[in-house]
Formats: sequence, structure tokens, C-alpha cells
Amino acid sequence: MKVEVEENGKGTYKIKINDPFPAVDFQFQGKPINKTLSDFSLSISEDFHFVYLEKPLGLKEHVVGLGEKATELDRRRFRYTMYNIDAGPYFRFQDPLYVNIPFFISIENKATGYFINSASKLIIDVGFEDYSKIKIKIPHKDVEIYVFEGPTIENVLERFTDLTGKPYLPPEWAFGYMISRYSYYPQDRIIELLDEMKKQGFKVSAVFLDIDFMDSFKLFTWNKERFPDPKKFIEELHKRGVKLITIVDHSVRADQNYETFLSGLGKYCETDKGDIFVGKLWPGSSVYPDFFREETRNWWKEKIASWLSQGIDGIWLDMNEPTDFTKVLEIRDIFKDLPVQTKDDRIYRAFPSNVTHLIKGKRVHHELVRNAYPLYEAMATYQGFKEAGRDEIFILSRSGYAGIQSYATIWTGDNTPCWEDLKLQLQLVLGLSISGVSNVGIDIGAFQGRGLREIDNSPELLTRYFQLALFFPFFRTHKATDGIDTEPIYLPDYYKEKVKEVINLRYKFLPYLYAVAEESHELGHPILRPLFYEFQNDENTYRIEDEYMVGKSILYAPVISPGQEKRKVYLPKGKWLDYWSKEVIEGGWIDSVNDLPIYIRENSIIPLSNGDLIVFGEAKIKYKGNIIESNDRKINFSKPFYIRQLIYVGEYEKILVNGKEEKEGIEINEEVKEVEIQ
Ligand SMILES: OC[C@H]1O[C@H](O[C@H]2[C@H](O)[C@@H](O)[C@@H](O[C@H]3[C@H](O)[C@@H](O)[C@@H](O)O[C@@H]3CO)O[C@@H]2CO)[C@H](O)[C@@H](O)[C@@H]1O
Repeated sequence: MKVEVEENGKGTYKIKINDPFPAVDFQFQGKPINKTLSDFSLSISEDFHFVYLEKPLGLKEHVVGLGEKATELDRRRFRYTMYNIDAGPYFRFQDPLYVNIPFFISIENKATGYFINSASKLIIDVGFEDYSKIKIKIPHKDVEIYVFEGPTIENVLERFTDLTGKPYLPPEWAFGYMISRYSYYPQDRIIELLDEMKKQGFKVSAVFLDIDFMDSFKLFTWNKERFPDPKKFIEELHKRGVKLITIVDHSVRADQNYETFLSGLGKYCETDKGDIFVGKLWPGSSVYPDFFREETRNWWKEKIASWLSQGIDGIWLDMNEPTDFTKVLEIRDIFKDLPVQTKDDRIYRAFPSNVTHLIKGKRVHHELVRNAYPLYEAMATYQGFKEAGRDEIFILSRSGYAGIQSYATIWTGDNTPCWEDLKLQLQLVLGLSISGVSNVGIDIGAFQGRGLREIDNSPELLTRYFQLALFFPFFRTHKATDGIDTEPIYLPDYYKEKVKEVINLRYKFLPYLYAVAEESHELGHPILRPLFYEFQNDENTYRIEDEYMVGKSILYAPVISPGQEKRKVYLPKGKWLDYWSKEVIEGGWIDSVNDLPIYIRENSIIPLSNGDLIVFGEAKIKYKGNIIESNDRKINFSKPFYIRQLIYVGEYEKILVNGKEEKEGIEINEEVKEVEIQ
């Protein structure tokens, strides 16, 4: 086997095995160096069909990443299949799910990142088959592997996102509370719902339309009975300050009287014989754009731009693993009259094995590049926003591959409302975050309706979902057709007030949350962080999966067990400020005092939407040109921040606001140009 190594002089190495032809060609600028696999603790072997990559697994090594995986965040002792599937309804330990990213970070004294740039069905075994090895089975002979130096987890993620792309920055409204359901209609009923939400004190920033808004599930069409006047509908939404996001699947109805189908001819996925592949999805017989081709992406870009031009604000890409129902329908048809139950058929909701794509003119089998399909779809959609002249871009995607962070927000698909899922959802969003995908979220209230024994439709659980997601970058309720109404106006008043508190608190923390999103966009740091990201040397943090950091400064410990109001919280070493009591606490195990346990880390600055600027610590802070700096903390603002008052906890001699000495807690009410604490 031919092995060549290149480095870029910035701590990233590319290892080429034979002559790689990856589905996604990340542009790496490197120079050949005289190193080989063993210099990276890697070894390789092969048999007839596969290449096997191996790395020793240390006794105390932590392995994190791999995208959306339903296991503990430290991925040891499990074998992972990297194969995007339509996974719902899913439960913990089910593998694979929708998003597979073959990138992991090993932490053993220092952090090192590994990325196998292959969108094929890799099997990544982390000390399961062999106690002391990580083994990766690759179904092709030519492959490229990247290694990213640390020494911190943060350094690794910076390098990984230098290569695969920094997270995109959604507009601020996309961090508000958004509502969705399968499906809202007709148009007047949606306006009525929004008015009722407002009347009851719930601020909604956007509404999603699911598949039933279309005419016969034809992309880029309206169902005329349900939406007789889309223009007026969009105007009514915008008048209320509410944005509109519509679903756009990848299934184009095969229909000779349908313009989209006709204009896309020549750009769809084909079989290995070169015929159009006709599959089955919501519209019935469907064809699928071959997003691997540039000409297809250009065509799609135009379709998206024209769809957006009506005033639509965001696009929701669903089913894009990509899913096709042909095989599943065949299997179900065979078994339908027999007294047997089919085994789990999720794995068959994929394209058949004879489907191919054209990559740079070369015909490649779907299985070898499958996981990159949603990435190219999101990329083309993103280009559609640009084509439409939009600066504000919001794309929601269910599936993805490495790099998806630059084009879309990911949500965790069809979750099931139960207490076990609540815990799992936090593991999923943190697993995605640590794999480069910063903009993440869940269906708050969980998607599944009433079809499963596990389903719990209690107001308590729904409230806990809202609380769990308090700081998630994407914050949306969504539900299946047969599920309860999850908009908070339907809750009994005790829970309704609790949910209102969560939503209002989210809007209050929005300046901080958005500043962290900007940091993520600029540097590739995740918005949500497992504790070990910030406290890499604290061994306790690797098993704490029911708390999360929001940026560097906020630790949040949601209550996720039934019947509880308070909980045990682990605060890593250092000083913390309880947001509610303003008490300063030393790190260690503590009991929370209420059910929204929020702690602010020492030497932090937290801007809030009511104009409060919380400063905690012995920090010397300086605010200049929309950047706040204190010791190692830095907060950027894209917009001016109007300060009402400073809430300062810690020692200081003087507070200067715009050059004038001020007292803590005194009303200031001006735009901050400079704050100095001495
Ligand atoms: O646009 C409508 C929704 O589409 C997605 O969810 C669907 C999912 O992708 C489908 O595979 C299917 O799932 C059902 C499955 O086929 C069936 O065997 C049974 O296990 O129940 C599953 C329900 O989860 O239908 C889903 C829609 O019901 C998407 O994820 C949703 O957000 C969209 O609302």
C-alpha cells in the first residue's frame, strides 16, 4: 500500500493511502513530509475488500466525537456504524442514526483528532472487539485520513473546522422560540394560533410548515385549499414579526406535468446502467437530485432562490440521509398477510445498491459516498439563499456529514417523549457539538405521537423538555400528526407559567447566546460544550452527561428526572456564581436551589437583553468596539449593547463606563462604548 503524509505547518496532517478520491474534497494546503503511519500511532492492513486502520486504545484514554451517537459521550466499548439512516422512532444505544461524522478526538494527557474522510459505511470499533484497540473497517482501498494536533480539545476542533468549515451563523431570530407540527394548516388557523400565543404571553419568532402545505407533496408548490393566498399569509406573519420556514424534501415527484421534475431532467440520481432511479417517498414515485454534481447544485440553487423570493425566510431539509421507501414498501408488502412481524427495517429506508452518483464525471456507487448526500444538498440550498441575495440564512437539516456545520442547523429527528429520551437528547446534541456541529437542537416535547408504549404525554415531561433545551441553539416544538399539542398555551397554568419562564429566560440570555454563536462561527468552538471540553484535566467531567456549558461562561444543570425539583450538580474546580441567589460557590458537588440551575464561571461577563451586564470575578474588563475582554474571556457583539446597569460580583476599585465613574447597580441607560473595571 502506498502511504504519503502531508502537513500544513499548523498542526494538521493528511495521510493518503493509495490514491484517494473522497466524496468531499476538503481543500487541504499541505507539503509532503517524511512521516508514516506509525508516527501517528496508526497501523493499517487489508484483505480482499476492506482496509483496516488500527490505533491502540489506552487504559485511561477518552474517545469523544463521531457525531450523533446514542451512547455515552465517551465512546469506549461500542462498535459504531457510520451510515446515515431515517432512524425514528429511536432509543438509546440504537446505532446508526441520521448524522454520521467519522471524526473523533482521543484524549490521553493531550487531545488529538482523527478524521477518516470517507462518506461510506465505515465501522468504528472503540475497544469493543479488542479491549486495547480502536479498529476502523473501511470498505474501499483508497482513503485519506487527517490527524489534528491538540493539545486541547478546543485546538483540535479549531483545526478540524479549519479544514471542514466553520459553523455558519444563523440570524438572531433563529435563536428565538419557533413552532412546528406535522402539519399546521389552513393559513388562517396558523395566524389564529400565533395571535393566541401572543395573547397568552409567548413570543414566537418563526413558524414551520411541514409537508402538507404542498400540492400532492410536489416541492415548491402550495396546496391551494389550505393556503389560498400565500402572499397574504406571509405578509400577515411578517406583520407579526414571525418568520416562515418551509420543508423541502429531496423527493421530486415523477410527473410529466410538473415543471420542477421536467427542468431537473438529466440531473437526477441514476442506476449503474445510467437510467434515472425512480424511488418512492411522500409524493409516490419520486426522483432524487444528484447533489454530487455541480450542475445539479446550480439547478437546485435557482429553485431555492425562486422559492425564497416570495418572502420565505428559512428552509427545512428533511429525509435527506437520503431516505427512499422502495425497499421498505416491498418488504412490508411481502409480509402484510403473514402472521409475522418484520424485524427492524430502518436500515432498508435507503437507496438500493444499484444507485450511483456522478462525482467530477466519475460514476460512483451510492453506498461508497452516501453520507455526503445531505452535505451537498445543504450546500446547494445555502447557495440558493446567496443567489436570492439573502444575508440571513437559516437551514435546518436532519442528516449530515463532516462539514454540514457550515451550511445548516441539525436537529435530532423523530425522538420519543419519555424520560429516558430526555437524557439521550442531551447526549446527542453534545455529541454533535463536539464533532464540529455547533447549531443543534431537538424536537422539544419529542416528535412521536401515540404509537408507542413508552410515550409519556405528561405536562411535567413537556416542561422538562423546554427546560433541557433552554440554551440549545435551535429551540422548536414539533410533533407528529397523532401527537398532543405541545405549544405551551395548551398546558395547565402551573406548567404554562414554568414554560413561560423558560422562554422568557432564553430571550433574556439571547445576547450572550448569540455572542457565543459568533465565537463559534469565527473560531469553530462549539456553542454547547460537555464539561470536559472546558475542564479537560478534570476526570470527573468525562462521565457527567446531564449538565452542559454554554460557551465558556455558563454551566447549566437541567432537571431531567421525574418528580424532582432540585438535583445534585457538579461544579468543576474554581468559583461559580449562582445566577438566582447571586451566592458565590466553590467547585464540588452541590445541591441546586431551584429547578433551573444556572451557574456563572469566575471571570465572566454576561450581557442580557434587559440591559444588565453581569460581571463576576476579579476580572479587569475592557469593552471596546463591541468586544468585551476579561482575562481569557472575550465576548463579541455584532450589534451595540445598551447597558442599563452593571451587576458586579467580586473585588473592584472603580467602574468606568464610557470614561465616567459609575457605581454598581446604578441605572446607566446608554450604549456602551467602553467599560473598564479597575
Ligand atoms: O415531514 C413529515 C415528517 O417526516 C419525518 O418523519 C417521518 C419519518 O422520516 C418516516 O420514516 C416515517 O416514520 C415512521 C415509520 O415509517 C414507521 O415505520 C413507524 O416506525 O413510525 C415512524 C414515525 O416516526 O414517518 C415520519 C413522519 O411520521 C420528519 O423527521 C418529521 O420531523 C416530519 O414531521
